Amino acid sequence: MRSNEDHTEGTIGCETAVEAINVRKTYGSGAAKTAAVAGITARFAKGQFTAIVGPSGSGKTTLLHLLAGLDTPTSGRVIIDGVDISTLSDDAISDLRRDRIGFIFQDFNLLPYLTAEQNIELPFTLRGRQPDRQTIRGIARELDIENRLDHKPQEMSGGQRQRVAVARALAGNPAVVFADEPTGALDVKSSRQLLAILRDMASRRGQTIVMVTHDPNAAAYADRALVVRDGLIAADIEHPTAADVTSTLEHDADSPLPLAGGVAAGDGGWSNIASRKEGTR
Ligand SMILES: Nc1ncnc2c1ncn2[C@@H]1O[C@H](COP(=O)(O)OP(=O)(O)OP(=O)(O)O)[C@@H](O)[C@H]1O
Repeated sequence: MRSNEDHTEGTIGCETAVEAINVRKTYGSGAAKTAAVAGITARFAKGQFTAIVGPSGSGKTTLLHLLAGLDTPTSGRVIIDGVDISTLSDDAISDLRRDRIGFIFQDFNLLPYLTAEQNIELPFTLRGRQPDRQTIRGIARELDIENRLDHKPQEMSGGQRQRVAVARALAGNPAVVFADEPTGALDVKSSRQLLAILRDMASRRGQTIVMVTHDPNAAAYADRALVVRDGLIAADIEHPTAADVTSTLEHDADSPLPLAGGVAAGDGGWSNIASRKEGTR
């Protein structure tokens, strides 16, 4: 295992979309101090679909927010698309988020007074740019919402709304899409459809995706599952199956989990991922 510094120098500008280097986020002080993220080092390769899984309160959402520049770490560094965001002003981070990152949230976050098409165009509108209508129509066709583009969100099903949110996230050609429990408000069929779309976006378009989920079945659509426990990466599973993730989550919380590549949990979590096993999704 290389040092954090070596590792960082070796990956900036290469095939890394996002990187966290010994990132911590603590809340409160004294006895009430909580390390929501307790020192995580992880690299997210371009084109890879990663699921961040873990029990409630393990730090998944905090980690996602740190990786996406939505929150500032107490210490450590986050590098997005080659840019160390700790060196940026708040305005510059906002610009980076707007220009290089797509977001998908559990509750869709669509603007109710805009049509689906206007919602999808937002990344362009916010940049003061003309929307690329051809690209947007193409994405809408791929996501099977082309005939809903004139509809307002309340005139659409949950699954359709989330696909509009996916189209919006993709429209600006982001370096990375962050999804926070994107299937949380969907029924089983719509969830599967959405996850298959995300899978396809990574496989066919090379879209980097980082998704938080509590659901092992959802994690099985990803190329890699990072299992988070007590603010640390407890396991790093390549080609996860739902059974892999379930058994890892059910592992006695007091026992140290073996990390792929022989890296001990809690040492910063950088892992040379050794494939545990290829499995069914
Ligand atoms: N703003 C905050 N102030 C204080 N503590 C916080 C704050 N945000 C998160 N925490 C704490 O940090 C820890 C991690 O929270 P986080 O929301 O990241 O977990 P999670 O794994 O996403 O949980 P869930 O699956 O329930 O959403 C929890 O103990 C939580 O109570």
